Parts: sequence; structure tokens; C-alpha cells
Amino acid sequence: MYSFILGNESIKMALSVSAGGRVWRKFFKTFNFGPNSALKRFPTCTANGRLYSSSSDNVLVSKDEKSGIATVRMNNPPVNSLNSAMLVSLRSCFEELENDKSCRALILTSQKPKVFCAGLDILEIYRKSPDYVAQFWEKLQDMWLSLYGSRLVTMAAINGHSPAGGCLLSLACDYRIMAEGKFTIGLNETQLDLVAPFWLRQTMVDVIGYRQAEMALMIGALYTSNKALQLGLVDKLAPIEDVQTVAEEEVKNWLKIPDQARAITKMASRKPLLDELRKRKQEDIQTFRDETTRESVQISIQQYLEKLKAK
Ligand SMILES: CC/C=C/C/C=C\C/C=C\CCC/C=C/C(=O)SCCNC(=O)CCNC(=O)[C@H](O)C(C)(C)COP(=O)(O)OP(=O)(O)OC[C@H]1O[C@@H](n2cnc3c(N)ncnc32)[C@H](O)[C@@H]1OP(=O)(O)O
Repeated sequence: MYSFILGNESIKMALSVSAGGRVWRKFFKTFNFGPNSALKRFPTCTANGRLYSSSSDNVLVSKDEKSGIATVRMNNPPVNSLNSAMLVSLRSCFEELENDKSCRALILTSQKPKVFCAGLDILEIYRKSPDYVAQFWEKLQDMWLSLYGSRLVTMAAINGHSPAGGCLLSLACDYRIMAEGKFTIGLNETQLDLVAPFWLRQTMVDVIGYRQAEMALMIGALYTSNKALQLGLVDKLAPIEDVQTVAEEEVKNWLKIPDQARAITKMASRKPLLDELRKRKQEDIQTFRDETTRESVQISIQQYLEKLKAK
């Protein structure tokens, strides 16, 4: 049912055949669309009809064959923090769905309600070697490129807290539905003495506008669902138990729009930022590695970890 990835060429070919031709080919040529990856295979994924998951089960994927809507559930207890394995699994799943020509949309959510994603696993950047940190950052870049650059309708069903890297995931999607209540979302990096990279800052500006983004980023603000809705950081609220259903309804509306026109329009607006990161990937890795391994930043991270544990 699910074919394993053969690389970028196969998706170009499959879609240009299935969607009948020239327009798709031109589209791919123009936008260098699809996974930006040298990755040819996933970590072992088992496919049995509608449900499959990565070998470590940290990302669970199910797909409704009739509608072409896939649901990607993050499953890395206790708080879905993004460690290396998680980043690789997410990217693999996004790419697999991207290359599945019967897939039209993905809903990203958490298997564990109340926490959508706690952001980067802080332990992955605490007292690690510069090389380790650099590799970790590249995994984040690649995962982001595959989600932000996806041809699919991408919907974040934010069923809980979504700080920092959780907000990054949501911002990479086309539409965000968040659980009502006491949950928070935002880019709180400065609170950890970290600086959000240019591509993340830009998505925040694109979504909520310059003034609000500048302020939010400087003070590392975490917003409640209501405030996030007011700012446009999320598009809709729903009771936590309904977030998934509301997301499915919303996706169905989006799928009334012809895929090709929608995807080309999306790519036209996202291409500059995608290209910019592809171009500056090594520079961005170097900055992250150098900034994160600075002793003063390591001390701030340690203090933040202690605060978290003491909570
Ligand atoms: C000039 C240019 C420079 C450029 C580049 C330089 C730097 C760039 C740097 C960064 C930018 C990258 C963008 C992303 C950054 C990040 O994501 S950093 C991570 C930030 N995340 C947070 O601040 C969230 C912290 N967590 C929480 O607030 C809460 O856990 C929660 C609200 C998500 C959930 O609350 P609870 O359900 O109450 O759960 P607990 O708090 O009890 O947590 C359970 C358990 O998990 C541990 N934990 C929580 N979050 C993390 C995490 N992010 N990483 C690792 N571990 C985490 C927590 O300590 C508990 O552990 P135990 O006590 O059970 O051992």
C-alpha cells in the first residue's frame, strides 16, 4: 500500500504521471518541491493497510484511504520532546506521506492529550559535543524543510501545550487548531538564553505580523489559547476532546480546493524562505553549534532544566 521512498525523482515521476503531466513537471522544476533530502529510506516502517508506524513507535501514522487524510501522532512520552530519534521519525513520516500519491493532507497531533510537544529535547543540547549539537540541528532543519515545504494540506491539531519547538512545528503547518483552556503556545527561546533562527523568526512574522512577532520573540512569550487566537498565532479553538474532529472537518474544506492550484500557491509563498535555509544551512548549523555550546548558554540551560525538574 505504501511504497518506500525512492528519492525525489520518483515523486516527480509518479505525480507527473498521475496528475497528467506538464503542469506538475513545470511546478516541480520551478519550485524544487518536495523533501530536500538525501534520505532514500526510512527507518523500518511497517505498512499494513491503513496504519503504520516507525520502528520505535515514537510517531504513529494512520491514513484514511478514501479521503487521503493522514493523521501523524507524536508519541514520545512524557512530553513529546524532540530528540534526534523523534526528528528523524517525523521527517521520515512526512516524506513518506509526501511521496504517497494517494495522500492529500496530514494532521499533526499528539498521542498524549494536554501536551502537543514540549519543543526540543533540552538534554540534546546540554553538555553535548559541538559535533553532536551540529548533527542534531541539521535533523531539525531537515524535518522542518519537509513539513514547511510539503505539497499536502498540513494541519496542526494542537491538543495541549506547544512551547518553542512545538510552536515551530505548528507554524510550519498551513492551519492551526488549538485546544481551549489553560494551554500555552509560543516561542520562549530567549527564556533559555537561546535565539530562534532566522527561518523560525520569519515564519512567526509571516503568521502574526512584524510588531507582534518582534515583541513575542524578544520576551520569549508563551500565550494562552485565547490570546494566541487573538494574535492569529492559531486559527481556531476547540474543546480538547474535539480538536481532532474539528481538524478533520477543516481539512475536508481545504480539500475542496483543487490540490494543484493550492499547492502551487503555497509553494510560491514559501519558496523564498525554503531556498534561503537551503542556501544558508551550514551557516545556520555553525551558528547554532557555536551559540549553544557557549559556557554562558550551557549554564542558562542547566538553570532552566533545574527549574523544570523542581516544578
Ligand atoms: C544569532 C542567531 C543564533 C541562532 C541560533 C542559536 C540558537 C538557537 C536555539 C534555539 C532555537 C530552536 C527552537 C526551539 C527551541 C526549543 O524547543 S528549546 C525547548 C523549550 N521547551 C520548553 O521550554 C518547554 C519546557 N517544558 C514545559 O514547559 C512543560 O514540561 C510542559 C508545559 C511542556 C508540560 O508540562 P507537564 O505536563 O507538567 O510536564 P513536566 O513539566 O512535569 O515534564 C515532564 C518531564 O519532562 C521533562 N521535560 C519537559 N520539557 C522538556 C524538554 N523540552 N526537554 C527535555 N525534557 C523536558 C521535565 O523536566 C520532566 O522531567 P522529570 O522531572 O519527569 O524527569
